[in-house]
Amino acid sequence: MLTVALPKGELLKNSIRLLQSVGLDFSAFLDSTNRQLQITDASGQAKGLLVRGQDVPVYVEYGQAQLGIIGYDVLREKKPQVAHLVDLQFGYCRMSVAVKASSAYKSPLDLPAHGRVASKYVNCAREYFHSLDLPVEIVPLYGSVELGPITGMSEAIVDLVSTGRTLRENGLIEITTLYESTARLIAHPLSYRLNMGNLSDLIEKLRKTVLIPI
Ligand SMILES: Nc1ncnc2c1ncn2[C@@H]1O[C@H](COP(=O)(O)OP(=O)(O)OP(=O)(O)O)[C@@H](O)[C@H]1O
Ligand SMILES: O=P(O)(O)OC[C@H]1O[C@H](OP(=O)(O)OP(=O)(O)O)[C@H](O)[C@@H]1O
Repeated sequence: MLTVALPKGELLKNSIRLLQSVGLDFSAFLDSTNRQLQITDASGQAKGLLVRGQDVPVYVEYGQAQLGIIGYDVLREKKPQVAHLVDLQFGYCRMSVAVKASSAYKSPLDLPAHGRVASKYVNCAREYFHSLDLPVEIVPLYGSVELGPITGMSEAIVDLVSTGRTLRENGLIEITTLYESTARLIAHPLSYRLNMGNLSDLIEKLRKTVLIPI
Protein backbone atom coordinates (compact mmCIF):
# COMPACT_ATOMS: atom_id res chain seq x y z
CA MET A 1 0.00 0.00 0.00
CA LEU A 2 1.28 3.49 -0.87
CA THR A 3 2.07 5.90 1.93
CA VAL A 4 1.78 9.68 1.65
CA ALA A 5 3.43 12.08 4.14
CA LEU A 6 1.20 15.09 4.80
CA PRO A 7 2.41 18.32 6.44
CA LYS A 8 0.67 19.63 9.56
CA GLY A 9 -0.12 23.34 9.54
CA GLU A 10 -0.60 25.80 6.70
CA LEU A 11 -0.54 23.28 3.83
CA LEU A 12 -2.69 20.53 5.38
CA LYS A 13 -6.18 21.60 4.25
CA ASN A 14 -5.24 22.06 0.60
CA SER A 15 -3.17 18.86 0.61
CA ILE A 16 -6.19 16.91 1.84
CA ARG A 17 -8.44 18.59 -0.75
CA LEU A 18 -6.02 17.68 -3.51
CA LEU A 19 -5.80 14.04 -2.45
CA GLN A 20 -9.58 13.91 -2.08
CA SER A 21 -9.90 14.98 -5.72
CA VAL A 22 -8.04 11.79 -6.76
CA GLY A 23 -10.09 9.55 -4.46
CA LEU A 24 -7.89 9.48 -1.34
CA ASP A 25 -9.73 10.65 1.76
CA PHE A 26 -7.54 11.73 4.66
CA SER A 27 -10.01 14.30 6.01
CA ALA A 28 -9.89 12.59 9.43
CA PHE A 29 -6.59 14.48 9.92
CA LEU A 30 -8.60 17.73 9.93
CA ASP A 31 -10.68 16.63 12.89
CA SER A 32 -9.24 18.55 15.86
CA THR A 33 -10.10 15.70 18.22
CA ASN A 34 -8.07 13.22 16.14
CA ARG A 35 -4.75 12.16 17.70
CA GLN A 36 -3.92 9.40 15.22
CA LEU A 37 -0.79 10.17 13.24
CA GLN A 38 -1.20 7.36 10.73
CA ILE A 39 -4.49 6.57 9.02
CA THR A 40 -5.65 4.52 6.07
CA ASP A 41 -7.75 6.50 3.60
CA ALA A 42 -11.47 5.80 3.53
CA SER A 43 -11.16 3.71 0.30
CA GLY A 44 -8.34 1.57 1.76
CA GLN A 45 -5.97 2.45 -1.10
CA ALA A 46 -3.28 4.39 0.75
CA LYS A 47 -1.88 5.30 4.15
CA GLY A 48 -1.34 8.86 5.32
CA LEU A 49 1.28 10.05 7.82
CA LEU A 50 0.71 13.37 9.60
CA VAL A 51 4.10 14.99 10.22
CA ARG A 52 5.75 18.39 10.77
CA GLY A 53 6.42 20.08 7.42
CA GLN A 54 10.21 19.91 7.90
CA ASP A 55 9.90 16.15 8.48
CA VAL A 56 7.96 15.33 5.29
CA PRO A 57 11.15 15.01 3.16
CA VAL A 58 12.74 12.85 5.86
CA TYR A 59 9.99 10.20 5.63
CA VAL A 60 10.14 10.37 1.83
CA GLU A 61 13.93 10.23 1.68
CA TYR A 62 14.00 7.13 3.91
CA GLY A 63 11.24 5.51 1.82
CA GLN A 64 8.71 5.23 4.67
CA ALA A 65 6.43 7.35 2.48
CA GLN A 66 6.54 7.05 -1.30
CA LEU A 67 4.95 10.48 -1.75
CA GLY A 68 4.91 13.72 0.21
CA ILE A 69 3.65 17.28 0.02
CA ILE A 70 5.95 20.07 1.12
CA GLY A 71 6.71 23.76 0.60
CA TYR A 72 9.42 24.60 -1.93
CA ASP A 73 11.07 26.66 0.86
CA VAL A 74 11.70 23.45 2.84
CA LEU A 75 13.22 21.79 -0.25
CA ARG A 76 15.53 24.79 -0.71
CA GLU A 77 16.52 24.77 2.94
CA LYS A 78 17.06 21.03 3.44
CA LYS A 79 18.01 19.86 -0.07
CA PRO A 80 16.68 16.32 0.55
CA GLN A 81 17.42 13.44 -1.85
CA VAL A 82 13.88 13.18 -3.22
CA ALA A 83 12.27 13.34 -6.65
CA HIS A 84 10.65 16.73 -7.14
CA LEU A 85 7.55 16.06 -9.24
CA VAL A 86 4.76 18.65 -9.39
CA ASP A 87 4.22 22.29 -8.46
CA LEU A 88 0.84 21.99 -6.70
CA GLN A 89 0.13 25.72 -7.02
CA PHE A 90 -1.14 26.35 -3.51
CA GLY A 91 0.65 27.59 -0.39
CA TYR A 92 2.10 30.63 -2.10
CA CYS A 93 4.60 32.63 -0.07
CA ARG A 94 7.99 34.20 -0.65
CA MET A 95 11.30 34.15 1.17
CA SER A 96 12.30 37.73 1.85
CA VAL A 97 14.81 39.87 3.67
CA ALA A 98 13.05 42.34 5.98
CA VAL A 99 14.26 45.15 8.21
CA LYS A 100 12.69 47.74 10.53
CA ALA A 101 10.67 50.19 8.40
CA SER A 102 12.39 53.03 10.23
CA SER A 103 15.90 51.77 9.40
CA ALA A 104 18.19 53.21 6.74
CA TYR A 105 18.64 49.82 5.04
CA LYS A 106 16.96 50.04 1.64
CA SER A 107 18.75 47.04 0.15
CA PRO A 108 20.57 44.02 1.65
CA LEU A 109 23.84 45.58 0.46
CA ASP A 110 23.22 48.47 2.89
CA LEU A 111 23.41 46.04 5.84
CA PRO A 112 26.60 46.35 7.87
CA ALA A 113 29.33 43.77 7.29
CA HIS A 114 29.28 41.34 10.24
CA GLY A 115 25.74 42.48 11.13
CA ARG A 116 23.18 39.91 12.30
CA VAL A 117 20.38 38.27 10.36
CA ALA A 118 17.84 36.14 12.26
CA SER A 119 16.17 33.24 10.46
CA LYS A 120 14.54 29.86 10.71
CA TYR A 121 15.98 29.21 7.23
CA VAL A 122 19.67 29.40 8.09
CA ASN A 123 20.92 27.69 4.92
CA CYS A 124 18.85 29.89 2.59
CA ALA A 125 19.98 32.99 4.49
CA ARG A 126 23.65 31.93 4.52
CA GLU A 127 23.65 31.08 0.79
CA TYR A 128 22.00 34.37 -0.09
CA PHE A 129 24.40 36.59 1.83
CA HIS A 130 27.31 34.51 0.58
CA SER A 131 26.15 35.20 -3.00
CA LEU A 132 26.29 38.93 -2.19
CA ASP A 133 29.76 38.48 -0.71
CA LEU A 134 28.44 40.19 2.43
CA PRO A 135 29.69 38.51 5.62
CA VAL A 136 26.87 38.43 8.20
CA GLU A 137 26.19 36.39 11.30
CA ILE A 138 23.12 34.19 10.87
CA VAL A 139 21.19 33.84 14.14
CA PRO A 140 19.08 30.65 14.11
CA LEU A 141 15.55 30.98 15.53
CA TYR A 142 12.58 28.59 15.52
CA GLY A 143 9.78 31.16 15.03
CA SER A 144 8.60 34.74 15.68
CA VAL A 145 11.77 35.85 13.89
CA GLU A 146 10.27 39.34 13.44
CA LEU A 147 11.33 39.94 17.04
CA GLY A 148 14.98 39.92 15.92
CA PRO A 149 15.02 43.51 14.55
CA ILE A 150 12.31 44.70 16.98
CA THR A 151 14.41 43.81 20.01
CA GLY A 152 17.63 44.97 18.36
CA MET A 153 19.13 41.47 18.33
CA SER A 154 19.53 41.53 14.55
CA GLU A 155 19.54 44.14 11.79
CA ALA A 156 17.45 41.95 9.46
CA ILE A 157 15.53 38.72 9.08
CA VAL A 158 15.14 36.17 6.29
CA ASP A 159 11.62 34.78 6.55
CA LEU A 160 8.48 33.71 4.72
CA VAL A 161 6.00 36.40 3.77
CA SER A 162 2.53 35.54 2.59
CA THR A 163 -0.01 38.34 3.10
CA GLY A 164 2.64 40.69 4.57
CA ARG A 165 0.46 41.25 7.62
CA THR A 166 2.99 39.99 10.19
CA LEU A 167 5.68 42.33 8.85
CA ARG A 168 3.28 45.30 8.76
CA GLU A 169 1.98 44.72 12.27
CA ASN A 170 5.52 44.55 13.59
CA GLY A 171 6.85 47.66 11.83
CA LEU A 172 9.05 45.77 9.35
CA ILE A 173 9.37 46.01 5.54
CA GLU A 174 10.70 43.68 2.87
CA ILE A 175 13.78 44.94 1.08
CA THR A 176 14.23 42.01 -1.29
CA THR A 177 12.82 38.59 -2.19
CA LEU A 178 15.12 35.56 -2.44
CA TYR A 179 12.56 33.29 -4.14
CA GLU A 180 8.87 32.41 -4.28
CA SER A 181 7.47 29.19 -2.87
CA THR A 182 4.45 26.94 -3.42
CA ALA A 183 3.61 23.42 -2.29
CA ARG A 184 5.35 20.61 -4.18
CA LEU A 185 4.72 16.91 -4.67
CA ILE A 186 7.83 14.86 -3.91
CA ALA A 187 8.56 11.13 -4.18
CA HIS A 188 11.03 8.56 -2.92
CA PRO A 189 13.40 8.29 -5.93
CA LEU A 190 13.70 4.49 -6.07
CA SER A 191 9.96 3.88 -5.59
CA TYR A 192 9.32 6.39 -8.34
CA ARG A 193 11.80 4.78 -10.71
CA LEU A 194 10.43 1.28 -10.03
CA ASN A 195 6.83 2.52 -10.21
CA MET A 196 6.02 0.85 -6.87
CA GLY A 197 2.30 0.33 -6.26
CA ASN A 198 1.59 1.95 -9.63
CA LEU A 199 2.82 5.26 -8.29
CA SER A 200 3.01 6.86 -11.73
CA ASP A 201 -0.75 6.46 -12.17
CA LEU A 202 -1.48 8.42 -8.99
CA ILE A 203 1.12 11.07 -9.86
CA GLU A 204 -0.44 11.52 -13.29
CA LYS A 205 -3.91 11.93 -11.75
CA LEU A 206 -2.54 14.52 -9.31
CA ARG A 207 -0.75 16.36 -12.12
CA LYS A 208 -3.98 16.55 -14.12
CA THR A 209 -5.96 17.76 -11.09
CA VAL A 210 -3.49 20.57 -10.56
CA LEU A 211 -3.82 21.64 -14.19
CA ILE A 212 -7.61 21.79 -13.72
CA PRO A 213 -7.92 24.18 -10.72
CA ILE A 214 -9.82 22.57 -7.82
N1 LIG B 1 1.92 32.59 5.74
C1 LIG B 1 2.68 31.53 5.70
N2 LIG B 1 3.54 31.35 6.67
C2 LIG B 1 4.30 30.26 6.70
N3 LIG B 1 4.30 29.30 5.76
C3 LIG B 1 3.49 29.45 4.75
C4 LIG B 1 2.64 30.56 4.67
N4 LIG B 1 1.96 30.43 3.56
C5 LIG B 1 2.35 29.29 2.99
N5 LIG B 1 3.29 28.68 3.71
C6 LIG B 1 3.90 27.37 3.41
O1 LIG B 1 3.48 26.46 4.42
C7 LIG B 1 4.56 25.70 4.90
C8 LIG B 1 4.27 25.29 6.32
O2 LIG B 1 4.12 26.42 7.11
P1 LIG B 1 3.66 26.31 8.63
O3 LIG B 1 3.61 27.73 9.10
O4 LIG B 1 2.47 25.48 8.74
O5 LIG B 1 4.81 25.50 9.30
P2 LIG B 1 6.11 26.01 9.97
O6 LIG B 1 5.76 26.89 11.15
O7 LIG B 1 7.01 26.64 8.92
O8 LIG B 1 6.75 24.65 10.37
P3 LIG B 1 6.82 23.93 11.78
O9 LIG B 1 5.62 24.33 12.59
O10 LIG B 1 6.80 22.49 11.43
O11 LIG B 1 8.12 24.41 12.34
C9 LIG B 1 5.78 26.57 4.69
O12 LIG B 1 6.93 25.78 4.57
C10 LIG B 1 5.43 27.30 3.40
O13 LIG B 1 5.80 26.54 2.29
O1 LIG C 1 2.83 37.41 5.61
P1 LIG C 1 1.93 36.70 6.61
O2 LIG C 1 0.68 36.20 5.96
O3 LIG C 1 1.67 37.52 7.82
O4 LIG C 1 2.69 35.36 7.05
C1 LIG C 1 4.04 35.37 7.42
C2 LIG C 1 4.26 34.81 8.79
O5 LIG C 1 3.85 33.44 8.81
C3 LIG C 1 4.96 32.63 9.21
O6 LIG C 1 4.95 32.44 10.58
P2 LIG C 1 4.17 31.23 11.25
O7 LIG C 1 2.73 31.58 11.33
O8 LIG C 1 4.53 29.96 10.56
O9 LIG C 1 4.77 31.28 12.70
P3 LIG C 1 6.29 31.23 13.20
O10 LIG C 1 6.67 32.66 13.43
O11 LIG C 1 6.20 30.45 14.43
O12 LIG C 1 7.14 30.59 12.14
C4 LIG C 1 6.18 33.44 8.83
O13 LIG C 1 7.31 33.05 9.58
C5 LIG C 1 5.74 34.85 9.14
O14 LIG C 1 5.92 35.16 10.50
